[in-house]
Amino acid sequence: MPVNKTARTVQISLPSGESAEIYYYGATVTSWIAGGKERLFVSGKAALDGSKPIRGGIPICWPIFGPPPKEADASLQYHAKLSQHGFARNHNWTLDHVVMDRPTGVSVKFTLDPTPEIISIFPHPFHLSYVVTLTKHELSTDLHVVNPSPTKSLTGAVSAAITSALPASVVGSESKVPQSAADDAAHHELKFQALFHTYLAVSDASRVKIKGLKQGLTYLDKVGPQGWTERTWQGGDLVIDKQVDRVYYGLGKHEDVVLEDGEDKLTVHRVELTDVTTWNPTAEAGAGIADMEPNGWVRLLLAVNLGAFSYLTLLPPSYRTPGQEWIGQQVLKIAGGA
Ligand SMILES: O=P(O)(O)OC[C@H]1O[C@H](O)[C@H](O)[C@@H](O)[C@@H]1O
Repeated sequence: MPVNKTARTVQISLPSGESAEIYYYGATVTSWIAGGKERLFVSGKAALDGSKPIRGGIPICWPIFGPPPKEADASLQYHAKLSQHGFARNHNWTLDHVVMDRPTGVSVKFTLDPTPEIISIFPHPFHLSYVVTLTKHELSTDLHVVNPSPTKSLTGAVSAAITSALPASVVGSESKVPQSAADDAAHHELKFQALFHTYLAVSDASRVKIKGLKQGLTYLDKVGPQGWTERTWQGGDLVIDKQVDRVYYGLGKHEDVVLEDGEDKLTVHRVELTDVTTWNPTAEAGAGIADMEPNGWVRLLLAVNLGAFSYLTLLPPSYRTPGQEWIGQQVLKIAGGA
C-alpha cells in the first residue's frame, strides 16, 4: 500500500523503496528514507504523543518563527501572544485526500483550520493546506495559506469574518472572538511568517559543509553576548564548528543550499521562501533542551530551515483578490536525482 494510515500517522512509499511518514500532530514529517537511508533526524527523546512539538523531522512554524514579536504594531497583537514558532506544529491536522498515488510519486494533502482552541489565541480566519510529495530522489513539502473571504458585512464585522471562516462545528465559540473596530482592521490582512524547521540527519554535523550562501548576504546572528545582531556574510562554506543560530536573508530564487559531508550531498530548493535559517546549538548550548537525545547534535542536522523571516507576507483577504493564496515550498533532493 503506497498510502498507509495509522492512528497517528500517514505513511507513503514507492515500490522502489523510498518512504515518508507524516504525523497528524503538526503535520510533522518524521521520516524520509531515500537512497537507502533515513534523511531526517528525530530525537530519541522526542514526544510523539501530541504532548509537545516533535523534536525533529519537519515541524511547520506558522504564523510565527521564533519568539513572538515585541512590536507595538496593532496588526501583530495576536502574534505577540503566541508561543515560540506558533501553533501549526502542535495541533492536529486533517488528512484531506491523496493527491497522487503512482509508482513514481505519492502525494498527500493535509489541512488545518481554526479550532476553538486556536481562535482563543489567534482570532483570525485562515486556511492552511500542506502537500507532501515523495518521488524517488525528492521530498517536496508545500504549504498553502489562504486568508478566507468574510461573507457578511465587512465594516465592524470581525466576528462575522471569523465565524464565516470556521467550520460549522466551531461557530459556537463566537464569544471568544474580539468585537472592536480595531480588531476588525487587524483581521482583514493576514500577516504571517512560515518556516519548515527541517532537521536533517547527518553522520557528523561538524563535517558538513553548507554551500550556496553568497558573500555579502546579510544574516541575523542570534548567538553572542550582544544579543541578536545583523552581520554581513564573508562568503565560503558554513561549517558547524561552534553554536550556530542564524537567519540568512534574501537568497535568490535559484540559489539552492547544498549540504555536503564527504559521503553525501543534499540540495535544498525553495520556492517563495526567501530566507534560510541554520541552527545547531551543539552539545554544550543544547544541553538544556530536554527532548534532545544525548549527543543528538552530532547526528542531527544542522537544521537548514527555510522561511520568510520578516513579516513580508501580507495576504489580503480573498474577497479582494479572489483565489489568492500563498504557497511556500521546500524541495529536498538527494544526489543522483534527475
Ligand atoms: O526548541 P524549539 O522551540 O523547537 O526551537 C528550536 C530553535 O528553533 C530555531 O532554529 C531558532 O532559531 C532557535 O533559536 C531555536 O532554539
